Amino acid sequence: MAVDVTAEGTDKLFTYLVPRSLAGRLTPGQWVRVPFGGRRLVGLYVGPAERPPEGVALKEIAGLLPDIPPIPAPLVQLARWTADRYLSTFPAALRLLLPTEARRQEVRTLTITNYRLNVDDVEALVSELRRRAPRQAELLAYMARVGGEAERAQVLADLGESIAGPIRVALEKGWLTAGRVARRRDPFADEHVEPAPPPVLTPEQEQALASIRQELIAPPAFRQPVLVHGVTGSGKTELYLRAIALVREMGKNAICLVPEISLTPQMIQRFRARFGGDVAVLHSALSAGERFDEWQRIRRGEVSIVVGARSAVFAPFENVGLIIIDEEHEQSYKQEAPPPAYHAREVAAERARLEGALLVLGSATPALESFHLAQTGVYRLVSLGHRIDNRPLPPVTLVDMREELRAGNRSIFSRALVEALDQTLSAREQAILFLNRRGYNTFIMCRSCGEAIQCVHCAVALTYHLGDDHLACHYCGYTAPVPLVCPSCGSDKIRHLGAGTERVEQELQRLYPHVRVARMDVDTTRRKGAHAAILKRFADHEVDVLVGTQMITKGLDFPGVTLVGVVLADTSLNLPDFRAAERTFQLVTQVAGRAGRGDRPGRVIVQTYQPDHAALQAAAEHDYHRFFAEEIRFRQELDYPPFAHMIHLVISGEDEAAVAATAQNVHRVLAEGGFGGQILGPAPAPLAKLRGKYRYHLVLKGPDVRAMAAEVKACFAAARGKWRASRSVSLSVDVDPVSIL
Ligand SMILES: Nc1ncnc2c1ncn2[C@@H]1O[C@H](COP(=O)(O)OP(=O)(O)OP(=O)(O)O)[C@@H](O)[C@H]1O
Ligand SMILES: [Zn+2]
Ligand SMILES: [Zn+2]
Repeated sequence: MAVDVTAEGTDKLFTYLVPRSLAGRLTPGQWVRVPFGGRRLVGLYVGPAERPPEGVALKEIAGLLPDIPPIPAPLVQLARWTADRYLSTFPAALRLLLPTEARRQEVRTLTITNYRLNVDDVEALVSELRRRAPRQAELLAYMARVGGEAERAQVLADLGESIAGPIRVALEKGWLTAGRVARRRDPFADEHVEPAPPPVLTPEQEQALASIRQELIAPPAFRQPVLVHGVTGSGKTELYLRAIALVREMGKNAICLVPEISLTPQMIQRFRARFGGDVAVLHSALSAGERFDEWQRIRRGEVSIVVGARSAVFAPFENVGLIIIDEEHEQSYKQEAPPPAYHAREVAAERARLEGALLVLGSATPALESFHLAQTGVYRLVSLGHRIDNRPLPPVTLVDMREELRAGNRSIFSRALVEALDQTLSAREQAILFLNRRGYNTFIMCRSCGEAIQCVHCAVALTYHLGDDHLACHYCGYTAPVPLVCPSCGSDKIRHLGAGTERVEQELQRLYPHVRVARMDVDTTRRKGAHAAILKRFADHEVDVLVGTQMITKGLDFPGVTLVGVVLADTSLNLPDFRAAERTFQLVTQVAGRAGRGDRPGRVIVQTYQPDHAALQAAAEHDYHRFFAEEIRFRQELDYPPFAHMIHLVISGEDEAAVAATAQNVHRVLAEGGFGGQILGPAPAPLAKLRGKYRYHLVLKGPDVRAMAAEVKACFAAARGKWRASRSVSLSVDVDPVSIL
């Protein structure tokens, strides 16, 4: 059975006969050439067919592609598991094994095409072409700008796929020449990293490492995954580096997953300083070509360590000995789209099982699911209870913003926070201000009718952005000018309410005109490299206060920071989602952990309208155990994860009646089809309209997720597509969702 993974549209596997010449020579993961509709295509052999199709004349596999190294067979198995577990098709899961670039380059052309500019006077030619052939002019100007040489993939990525035509013309005219790339694109080419000798471990780190070593050398059947619960600044990263050194000595490879956003130059440098060129890095800020090269280095065995974001769990290693997941509680380990909507933690556990590797999870605020597994003896729990050098965790003050209002303070900063800022700034120390909302105002409301101004495509309030003076939807990107009168009732009594990071930055600058403020959120980091540049300025103390969204909460290790302020902790607390308390606890604990990591002690001020909330109180005490004890009771009472698994079904479409009818049909398909778990809904989803589409949802609950997934699949297969009230309605399936909005 073979599949052409280049065809994005096909979600089918195709069956071929194995010719006698190949009998016994095919292993899953091998590349083959197959006849397909009069053409020859490259396909991936995934294994023998379960049921050969009947009544079709099968064609034979034409041959092997011995020059392309195969995909390791366990990864093909992992893809199959992922498809079953997350209710996607097998081909969709197979695509996770190959970076886009590999599919394009390797499968179609097997080479990397490179273009070189071959024009003496580019400026003259560009201005001559500008009128007549603007895209041609754009292409040549681009080539000149990037230094006369670029890869095809990069040109297409930067100028759009439609530039392929102008490229062809330029090649014909001789303005461009094509060639192959010989050297690898090294994302670190202009960075020199000094090798750094490892520090002497603290006794706690020693003990933790000893536990990891025990598990590494245990026979696979007795090997227990390790959960490292280490407070912020306790040296978890150092522990990972040591564990990686151990597996390397054993001659095996290691994968270390970190959240995309904490894959900072600072983090990468720590790995490079320890392991030099033996590290490959996979993350989305790399160009397509760079990512392809890193992927190739991994597959050819030129490195033994990969540091990467979520998708690096599918890194094409053979012989994996260790998979580490840093900040394992992070939501970004869950893929949202396209399907399969997998969770890297679960996939890593399965990969570790398949390959006999050790799984190590680390966090200061473990996911409830993970800590529960440690408590029930599935995971081995390792604790780092102290910061390096016994630095104290910063004291946290909860400030009641209702009191501030009563005392006549209408500012977004409490008196306590202003006082702390005064002290920090006059001592020339640094501060971080966190608010999980970007923009200037979070919504605009009419005082006459009470309506908030909403996006025309989504059931979501629009946010005011001062920078470009407009309203924006944070879900679909719709923008609109600020209306002078209420669109509902025509009143001109329009009020701006709620603060976002832009407003925090402005108020801060008004209060302290000479203080250097930088803001880090989606709006200021769109440009490649912007994120790293802001962090560098902060590290070099060219910035006194860093204002930001959750981008600034994790992994940052800046010894100069002595004050952390949470401008409003309530934003995540009020979401209609059962994980709201957990998320708030994690955010506040993590951001608080950025204070006092150097010689000088830190402190944290958390502003809130709900100072009595249990999650905030536990965060203020840095007390994970207290938070866990309370939250796990709530989860058990309501039968939420980790006591049950969920499958979230969202039905969406532009015609609300069709959406509602389909949701009813889906309910019937499951109820009458013998689905064994609980079925909640259908009901309009909390985000009832998104990008012009109405959304209804159902939540399925049950103890055994594999059984639930199999039942759902069987129910839908039996219904043969008859549940859809209209072809324009679509269904998305999310197994073990991280959010049910
Ligand atoms: N044994 C050690 N001796 C001296 N310094 C150490 C040691 N271990 C780690 N450090 C340093 O202590 C600081 C904090 O360590 P690290 O960043 O690994 O902590 P962490 O637990 O990963 O933190 P967080 O979860 O808050 O990101 C770093 O600057 C690191 O270089
Ligand atoms: Zn109104
Ligand atoms: Zn919108």
